[in-house]
Amino acid sequence: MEELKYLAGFGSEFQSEDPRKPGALPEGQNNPQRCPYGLYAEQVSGTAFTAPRHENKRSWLYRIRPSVIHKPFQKYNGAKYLTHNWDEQEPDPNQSRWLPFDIPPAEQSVDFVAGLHTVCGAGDPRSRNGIAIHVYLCNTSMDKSAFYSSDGDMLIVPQQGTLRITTEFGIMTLAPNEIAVIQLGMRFAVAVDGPSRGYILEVFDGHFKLPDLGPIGANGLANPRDFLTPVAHYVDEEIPGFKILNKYQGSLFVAEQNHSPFDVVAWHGNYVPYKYDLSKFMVINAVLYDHCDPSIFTVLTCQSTKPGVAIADFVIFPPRWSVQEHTFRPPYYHRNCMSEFMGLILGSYEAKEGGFLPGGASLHSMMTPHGPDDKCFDAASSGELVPQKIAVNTQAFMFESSLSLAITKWGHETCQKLDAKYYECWQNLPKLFSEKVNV
Ligand SMILES: O=C(O)Cc1cc(O)ccc1O
Ligand SMILES: [Fe+2]
Repeated sequence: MEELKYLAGFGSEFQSEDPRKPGALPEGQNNPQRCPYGLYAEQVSGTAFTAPRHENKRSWLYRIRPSVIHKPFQKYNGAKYLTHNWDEQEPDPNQSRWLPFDIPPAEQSVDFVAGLHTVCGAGDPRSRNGIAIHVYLCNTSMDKSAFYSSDGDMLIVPQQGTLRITTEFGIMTLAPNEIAVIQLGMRFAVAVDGPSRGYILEVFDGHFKLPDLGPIGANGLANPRDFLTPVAHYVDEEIPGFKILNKYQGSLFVAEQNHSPFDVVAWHGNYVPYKYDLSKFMVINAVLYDHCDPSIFTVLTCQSTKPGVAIADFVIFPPRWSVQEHTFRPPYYHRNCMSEFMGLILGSYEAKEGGFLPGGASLHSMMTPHGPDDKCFDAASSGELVPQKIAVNTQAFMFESSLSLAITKWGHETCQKLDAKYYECWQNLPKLFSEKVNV
């Protein structure tokens, strides 16, 4: 596979020309009467035209045909388990844990879009407030089709299989332990290298940002220069029956056209797809005592209009040193006014060494109690507190949302992965109340 090039930076103003067509970007203006090479100019707006300058996002694409050349959209039934119907099931406040979701067997070809399964969510893209959490389970590359969401930005977390994502802005590869964000409206097609599984957080409200760093200072957590955006790469092909698949208000639609939508020769702007390698995260943590809240591990956040409250945060639990003295080091027992959906990319998670497996998931809903299982509690309450590297090869993550999430019928029943015995991992925690103050 060829070495792909990327532009580095988060939220930057970029410009990119396919090297086969030097001079394709107009100079000094966005829409000349005739663009270089006679191309069409097309703007993609990611914020209201009038959004404040520091939030304003848009890109200009210089392309062989404008996107509007397509037949009418029609309903498409190609992704049976993609839904925004949060009323399929009775609400369920229980701690939920899923065993690894099954990837379809080789005899059954399933591509990225057909393999989208919604696990849980809340809200409605019509009022631009909410999230949907999907998993993708597929084994076949998309062929003569491209997908885009009119509902939200998609943060893609591969767990198995490397994806090659062709976008209007160029091509990027995405391996497990990397994440990508494809924002509202951006068209993309996914090729796979074998059985593939991963998680998707779709946010309806707005875009992801890097969290503020406060007293941490100007550097740390995910550093802006480690975010990578693809470079312009055009395909000039007539492709009869090419399908544009659109997720719109929770339903899928298809429109046919007779050419590749990846015909952008040059582009500029700050509304772009990007990827990030989670191993680059600069971990900040307590170095003397106590367990910090997991917000210290926030990679990206999609903020609500309430100060400091996220529609959804993307948080990771990366390999790191644990050094705190006289401290119960694993996560504390807690109840949270947020919903915590967790997945595991590789290795194991410190609070639950067993049962929570790569490719599986858990959901601890609004105010539902949770915390370390009995084995973890036992070991961490008595172990010697020497500096300890928390698993070299591990990566758990959390989608933490201020919304109260509903599980879909697929998540509850159809997937058959819900672990009915999950609650048992806390049942053997003993009563603790000693006669002595100092135990
Ligand atoms: O529940 C979890 O495992 C996630 C989590 C981790 C942590 O270190 C502190 C709080 C929290 O919710
Ligand atoms: Fe938690």
